[in-house]
Amino acid sequence: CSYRLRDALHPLWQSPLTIPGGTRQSPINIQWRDSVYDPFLKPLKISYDPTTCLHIWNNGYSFLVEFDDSTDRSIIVGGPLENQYRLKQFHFHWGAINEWGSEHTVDSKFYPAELHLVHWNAVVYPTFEEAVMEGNGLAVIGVFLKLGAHHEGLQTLVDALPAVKHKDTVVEFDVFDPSCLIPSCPDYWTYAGSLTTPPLTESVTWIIKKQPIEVDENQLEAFRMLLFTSDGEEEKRMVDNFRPLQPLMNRTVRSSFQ
Ligand SMILES: NS(=O)(=O)c1ccc(O)c(NC(=O)NCCc2ccccn2)c1
Ligand SMILES: [Zn+2]
Repeated sequence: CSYRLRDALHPLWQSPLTIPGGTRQSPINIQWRDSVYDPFLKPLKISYDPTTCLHIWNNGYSFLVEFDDSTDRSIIVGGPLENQYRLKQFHFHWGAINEWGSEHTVDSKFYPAELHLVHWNAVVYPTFEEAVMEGNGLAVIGVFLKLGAHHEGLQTLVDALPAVKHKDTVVEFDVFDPSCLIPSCPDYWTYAGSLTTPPLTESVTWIIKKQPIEVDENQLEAFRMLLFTSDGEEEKRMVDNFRPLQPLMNRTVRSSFQ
């Protein structure tokens, strides 16, 4: 008898976990010894204008800090990128406990959380929505969070989280410079990948910083107090909002360092 293998549905997104024909899906495990040093990779240049910060939004999957991306005031350029890319938002993925939570792994090690700073190619594409559909449309900087010292810069964000406890709540959040969340060490890995949530489009140049930032237990716990659910619904804690690892397939991870 013939039967159709149902694509495994992701518990969080009730959508197929795999993209049929996907060849560059994210996240992946970064095997340090298999990454290839590329001497032609430039340093990544980051210039953010803190006044482009708009608000924090709980979208029911993570909390997003969104920026005014109508001009080139907050951009990144260099690194593996051909063009400059505009900052649109940043968000995090984290676990219920400190043993896991990041989307990417390094030598199969999970971090308790991972920051994604999302940028789009406004030089080539008129809107973010169009850039999301194109191979060179997005550039996402990934930063690992590890348990350690209190992070001063993150605390201003943590203090605002109770205001966006429920799905579809927004709170004003002006004047924040996300470069305080990016480690000073310039070293990164880069590879061609995808969004890690629907629509899972293969449009992301990933730039994963080698050095994690340190945050303390209270700050991670503050993430875990958020809810997937709207006010009035049965409460579901927002935790484990990371996608499973995807096959590397025919890709090489390049490093900016030896
Ligand atoms: N996690 S990620 O790859 O950095 C990334 C970056 C920019 C994005 O717009 C997305 N995805 C996204 O916004 N999806 C629409 C909202 C959503 C999020 C999760 C599940 C279903 N729909 C993911
Ligand atoms: Zn993400």
